[in-house]
Amino acid sequence: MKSWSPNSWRESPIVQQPQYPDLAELASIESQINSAPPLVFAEETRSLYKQLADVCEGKAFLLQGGDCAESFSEFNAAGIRDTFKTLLQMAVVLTYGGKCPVVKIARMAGQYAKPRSADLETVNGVDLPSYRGDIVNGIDFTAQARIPDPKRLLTAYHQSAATLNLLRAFAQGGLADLHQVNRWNMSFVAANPLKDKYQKLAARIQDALEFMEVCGINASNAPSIKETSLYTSHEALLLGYEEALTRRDHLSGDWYDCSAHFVWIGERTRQLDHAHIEFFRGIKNPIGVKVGPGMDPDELIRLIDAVNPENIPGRLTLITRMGADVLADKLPALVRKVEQEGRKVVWTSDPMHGNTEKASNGYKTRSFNNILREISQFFAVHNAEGSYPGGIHLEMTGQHVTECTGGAYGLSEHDLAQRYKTQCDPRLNADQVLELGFLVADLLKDARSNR
Ligand SMILES: O=C[C@H](O)[C@H](O)COP(=O)(O)O
Ligand SMILES: C=C(OP(=O)(O)O)C(=O)O
Repeated sequence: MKSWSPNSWRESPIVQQPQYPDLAELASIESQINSAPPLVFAEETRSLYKQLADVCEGKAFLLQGGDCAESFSEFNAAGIRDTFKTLLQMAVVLTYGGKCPVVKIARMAGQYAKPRSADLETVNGVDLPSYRGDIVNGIDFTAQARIPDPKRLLTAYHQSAATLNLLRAFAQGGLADLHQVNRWNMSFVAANPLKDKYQKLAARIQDALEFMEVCGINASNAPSIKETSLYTSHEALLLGYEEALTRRDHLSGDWYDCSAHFVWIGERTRQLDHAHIEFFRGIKNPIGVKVGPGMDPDELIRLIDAVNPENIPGRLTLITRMGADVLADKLPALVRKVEQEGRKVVWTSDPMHGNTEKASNGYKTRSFNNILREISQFFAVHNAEGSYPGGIHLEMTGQHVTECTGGAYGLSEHDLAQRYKTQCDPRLNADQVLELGFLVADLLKDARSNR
């Protein structure tokens, strides 16, 4: 096996990278980021590793969610807070309903780079390079905006640092206190058809807390009552940026990609002989790989062995994104092979990326029904194969956007224009997330009792 270093990926083929016009400027900015402080510490990452090992063993459930792509213009405290609260709210519903600890990973504080299906975007007969996320180029449809600009790497780094700072404050500073459950997103819940169900759950949690208090269990001897751990993640697409934030941990001597606690390889960049696999094999973070319907069982084993040769539980999360119509056909063979070969992985479902469609009025959308169908089938396949459906991975926001159709409000294609704000792909809104939370909690409870 050839030796690894943070820049050994540079010798392998790579796809989905921006074509920067000024490579000297790119190198200078990568070197500035390399001298800047890391965004996360290795020790935090190790603690996530242990929690994912619990998921791998069926003792916990993983909830990963957040923006399709964070943006520079929509960067504000309210947006971060609302997505944080929406994630937390879903986590509480899953914990209570599914009777299972929930590990929370946000697609935040670094989720800026987007792989694209096509290099060019055509509008009214004009072709321009595709938008690839704010870390690369601008979303405006002008030739100037679409030129990749390395200065955007610095903006993304600073914005990730500020986002992470606020998330840590929210997680540890009182906002995550379980006594506040009935106040999280109350303005959203007030008009939600599931309001009564949520309020009943909040009242039951309140009762449980009061009972525990009487028994002498409170926030001072059980800190998880008033604070939580929320980890960050993104698709590590721009390897120059990831390399710049990859640091050797003084305690263990290991290399960690300190741009986030958890990083994943996208469906379009997971080729075995390519740069992303090479980079990921050397970092010690817990990592994910997207697995679409084109994956072959033998190829999957080779991929697992490339990035987790020691078969350590918690190291590798396979994020399946098949599409509601094909999952039942494609997933069983993959699960069976991995189980037969004894590979330790966390299986999660991304029910978003295989279910993107174009509405008749041109909007890119996803239907709540298809999202739910893919998750239900994901649980059914794992129940049938005797493996553990370990989590879900969502594109979602705490805002009242209208990007995915369906859900309790019955959003139709015609409603999409009202508040369609995503930078790239359609996200579930806060109401749809809460609704999905209750439905997945039931699936999780059944899956756990079957085991
Ligand atoms: O979020 C994932 C991808 O970047 C996205 O689905 C690609 O979208 P496209 O097919 O419009 O390029
Ligand atoms: C690009 C993404 O997904 P995929 O690689 O599965 O298409 C994503 O999750 O943002």
